[in-house]
Amino acid sequence: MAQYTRVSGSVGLITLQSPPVNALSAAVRQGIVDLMQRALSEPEVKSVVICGQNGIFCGGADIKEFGGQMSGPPLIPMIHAIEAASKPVVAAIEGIALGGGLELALGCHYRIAHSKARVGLPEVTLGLLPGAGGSQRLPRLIGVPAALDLITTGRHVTAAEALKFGLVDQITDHNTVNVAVKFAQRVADQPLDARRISTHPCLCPSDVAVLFEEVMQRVRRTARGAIAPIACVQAVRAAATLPYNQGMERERELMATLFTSGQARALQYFFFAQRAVGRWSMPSGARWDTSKPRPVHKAAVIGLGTMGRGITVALAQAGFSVVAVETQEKQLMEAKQAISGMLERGAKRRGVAPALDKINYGRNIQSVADVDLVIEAVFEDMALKKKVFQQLSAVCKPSTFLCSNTSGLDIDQLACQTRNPELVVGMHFFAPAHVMKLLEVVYGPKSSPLAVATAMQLGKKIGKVSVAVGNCRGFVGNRMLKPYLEQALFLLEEGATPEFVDQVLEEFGFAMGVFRMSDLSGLDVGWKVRLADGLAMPDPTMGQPTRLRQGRRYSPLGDLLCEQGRFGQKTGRGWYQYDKPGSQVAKPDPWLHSFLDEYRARHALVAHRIDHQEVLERCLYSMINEGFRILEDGIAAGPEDIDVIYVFGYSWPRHRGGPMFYAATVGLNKVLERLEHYYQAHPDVPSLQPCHLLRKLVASGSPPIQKWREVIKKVRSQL
Ligand SMILES: CC/C=C\CC(=O)SCCNC(=O)CCNC(=O)[C@H](O)C(C)(C)COP(=O)(O)OP(=O)(O)OC[C@H]1O[C@@H](n2cnc3c(N)ncnc32)[C@H](O)[C@@H]1OP(=O)(O)O
Repeated sequence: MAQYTRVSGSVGLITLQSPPVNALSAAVRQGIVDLMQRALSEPEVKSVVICGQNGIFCGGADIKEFGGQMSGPPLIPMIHAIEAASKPVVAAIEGIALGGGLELALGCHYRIAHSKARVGLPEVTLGLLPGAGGSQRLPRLIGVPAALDLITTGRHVTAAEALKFGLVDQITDHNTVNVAVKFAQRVADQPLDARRISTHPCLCPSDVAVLFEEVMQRVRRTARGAIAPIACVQAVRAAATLPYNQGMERERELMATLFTSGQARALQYFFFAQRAVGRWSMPSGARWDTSKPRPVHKAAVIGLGTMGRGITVALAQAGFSVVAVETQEKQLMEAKQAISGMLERGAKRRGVAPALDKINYGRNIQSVADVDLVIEAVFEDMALKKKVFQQLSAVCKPSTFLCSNTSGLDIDQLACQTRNPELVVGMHFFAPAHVMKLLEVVYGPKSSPLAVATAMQLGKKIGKVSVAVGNCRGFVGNRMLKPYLEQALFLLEEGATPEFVDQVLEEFGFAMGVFRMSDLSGLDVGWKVRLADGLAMPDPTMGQPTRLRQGRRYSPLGDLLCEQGRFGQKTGRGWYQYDKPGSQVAKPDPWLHSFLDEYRARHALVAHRIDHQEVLERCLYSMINEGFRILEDGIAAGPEDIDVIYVFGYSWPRHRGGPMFYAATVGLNKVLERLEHYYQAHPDVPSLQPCHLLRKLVASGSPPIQKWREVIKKVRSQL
């Protein structure tokens, strides 16, 4: 909807009204079309201002409409009509002007923005391009290089930056609508021809062909298979090389391909999934909207290894006072230096002062006595963590929330060490903790909704996407990673190479294949866990076959590499070889190939040709199957939670929506059929056995992912 008022006698004010972000729904578009006609037909009206209600100009096209039949007046002719209007039209931009919202503003003759407003063309993040003339008008207004940057990244820019680009004509700290109305009165009689951006020549640098070549190469390299960024470059190239009308035609063609693509569907699903995880619920019935968080003013981090340092930086950068504790003097000195460096580099990048004074360092756990929340980040060792929790419980105020950054240990066992187990939750950060967006907030059987709500809110305040998950070994992310890693090792035993497995996964869109990723994180990390679990190094006198442990198939390949001191990048050798320890350039290692040959010979394994499809299906479907088990067990509330965890924590390609959305795209019956096939071939691998929920969903006719929760509820109630 849109509202019309006449202000100051001669200005027609059109206010977009569609909460929460004044998206351009069919009703809003109809309103703009009708009200523009009215303003143009009223002789007293000399100029027009377009604004949005509640301090928000416009969040762009209504994304919810994309899935269905589009109705109402289309955007392109609506914006053309504004640009062609005989009276000056001024956009009064408060809050945001994004996507179609900015394209609408680009159709206006003038743009006035509040100093706190942000503008951008984020369509690429939804698998689209600015298809309402944005790809043609923006380069004409701000030049090709800046337009390419904004359109291919989708980044939002501040009003100050927009002014520098020439994207807006004026910024103000005052009431934007009032300023725009006065401005509209001033320009009422000015000629409009030069203000119609579509008539401008495109602003191209002299080496524009080279620029496009370079940008296209960079975009192809970083897109990881996403098609929208490439189409964005093609659309801007059309603006630079074709007359406006032909450029618009090219924009339309490119948009038509993107609009119906699976990638756009995946990215739009993901947009809503990110928002859905904020509406968390627990099996007890506690929910985001009925559980109030308690404010946290002062926090503490215990243990300043890699994770503890990153968490400290994340907290300090967000303005929290932090007590950072490390009991070893040498470690503490190193950590202090590293944290200061991280804060200084971050502050320089963001053009602010480093938050060094937010942190108080200490060696004594007593120094956390008065904090509101503690995040323990000591080694991943249950005995050590239990001790720390006992100490914290004795030292801290009774109301202090005690959180663990464990990546998979039992939160309940930690809670049991404390006086107030209801205040204990997991806060599982991902390395590097000050950069990675994901936070798993883990509730145990005793965790209170208050503790979950507080941890979720803290996560949001430090810029994380927080997902509430239940307590089980590995929680959601690492639990699903286990079968994925396991399949990758089995594929090596059966004849594949690390290079081939990684190539297939990287072609799928992962930033790194499983073996390159293991080399980066360090093979010793998982080895230590397997040793603690009694999986690595079986006692040969027990007569346990090497490739069978605890009743199931086991590959000791990773353990054997660790026994040789091959821990990955840090030792210069792992699944690949590196020029020197710490180097990041992975090269195939002939030693490893011979090692695999010898290993196969020792275990009488005959290498067979493994194709692309088998690698992908076994790695991904075993992981997806575990995802269904997690839903069945109630560890994740819905498929969106799993997908958000995988995209933000495990570099799952966003344009594929996440593992559960991918399963829906492939077809659940196909996933089931392939798992059955592989399980038949490998009956000693339980992770390949299709789980009950997957079977149930297929039996229910494979409903769309948005309906899975109904089936999940039934399955859970039957258990
Ligand atoms: C021919 C095609 C022409 C044009 C194409 C387009 O315009 S595509 C759309 C381009 N616009 C965007 O990508 C903006 C998307 N929105 C955002 O980035 C953020 O929502 C925004 C506007 C910065 C606000 O962020 P904030 O953190 O304040 O709120 P939140 O993200 O939780 O959003 C609040 C609710 O608004 C819903 N919403 C936001 N934008 C849209 C939209 N464009 N269409 C429909 N709905 C939108 C969002 O889903 C939230 O609702 P909820 O019920 O909580 O899911």
